[in-house]
Amino acid sequence: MRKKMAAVLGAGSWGTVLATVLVDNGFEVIMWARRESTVREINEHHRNSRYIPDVHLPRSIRATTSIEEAIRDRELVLFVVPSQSMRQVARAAASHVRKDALIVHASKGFELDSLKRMSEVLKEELPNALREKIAVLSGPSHAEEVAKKSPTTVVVSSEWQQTAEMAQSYLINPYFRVYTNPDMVGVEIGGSLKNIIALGAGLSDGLGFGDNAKAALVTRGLAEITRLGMAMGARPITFAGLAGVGDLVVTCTSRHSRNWRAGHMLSQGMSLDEVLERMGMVVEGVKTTRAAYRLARQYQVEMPITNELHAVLFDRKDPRQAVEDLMCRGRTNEMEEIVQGW
Ligand SMILES: NC(=O)C1=CN([C@@H]2O[C@H](COP(=O)(O)OP(=O)(O)OC[C@H]3O[C@@H](n4cnc5c(N)ncnc54)[C@H](O)[C@@H]3O)[C@@H](O)[C@H]2O)C=CC1
Ligand SMILES: O=C(CO)COP(=O)(O)O
Repeated sequence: MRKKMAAVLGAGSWGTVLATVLVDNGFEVIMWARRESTVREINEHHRNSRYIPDVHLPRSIRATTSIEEAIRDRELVLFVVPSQSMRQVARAAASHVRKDALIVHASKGFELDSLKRMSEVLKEELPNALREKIAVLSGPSHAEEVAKKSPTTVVVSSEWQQTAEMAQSYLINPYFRVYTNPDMVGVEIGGSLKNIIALGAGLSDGLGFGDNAKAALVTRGLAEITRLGMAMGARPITFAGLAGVGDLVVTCTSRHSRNWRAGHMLSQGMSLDEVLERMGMVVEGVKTTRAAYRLARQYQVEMPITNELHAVLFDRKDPRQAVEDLMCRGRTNEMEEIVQGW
């Protein structure tokens, strides 16, 4: 029987590890990478040492710099590029993609110029015939742990239940448990906004604040994520799930999180440019902080943690002052604040 064929666009840590999941699930996988050196390393040495150093890739994974070669005739196409590159990559893919392909993106962020979610960007750029075939994959899933086949749970969502179920059936396996959720807006928003809070958690840990502070950030972060999410049309219950609290917990506590690590470096006095240079990988929370700051104004929603982090990142506000300002906000009622507009 012919193997199912998948393309993974984006050869960073997440795209590379998702390619290994698909191989485990019986797919023939081809990856698309921008850099010739990455393609060569994957094809000749079965490694992607810059992004996921300790992982040996299955020999069957091939890579190419030609997007056309990568996606031609593929029944599944995964988009796993940084959010700010999604439109450019989708545009390049549009004329080559099979008209009945299943499209899954696994990126966590908004397009900064338009403030659009990734599925909205894909819908605009890909052929109309694919509108019902777009899904998002999100949830608590650091590439490094999935690569070791550590038990991981994630969520797929689409406006079309059949599409979500098809994505679930392609991706699920005994170490990668995939749930569906019909709330695509909530799943995309939860996965994106948690990165802001993770930056804050890294800062908080780096400043020597303790577990109480982190619990506060996670819980009150969830409150403001829920507020903005609801204003944008998400269902609040989604934020109690994998794409909400699940991803917040993992990103705010894991040493694998680039967002947490970036926040931690900032707390040591490095400038934002230095931090990003040192990371050498995408830190989505930085642009997402800008996007959420604008969205909060557009939807007239209060987001105190996002506001303070915005000031720390872009106006060089002293993080200790930011924490003091958060702690000394006007008195309020926890539940009333969360359910504002519920
Ligand atoms: N790494 C992880 O554990 C997880 C990452 N994600 C999300 O997946 C997305 C990708 O992240 P990672 O793979 O971790 O990033 P990464 O920083 O490891 O790699 C990014 C990849 O995108 C490529 N790239 C950058 N600009 C590009 C462009 N204009 N066109 C084409 N390719 C471009 C880079 O060359 C690199 O191969 C992000 O939105 C991230 O939030 C989601 C869940 C887990
Ligand atoms: O989204 C992630 C885990 O679910 C990855 O988070 P970082 O980008 O902070 O590493």
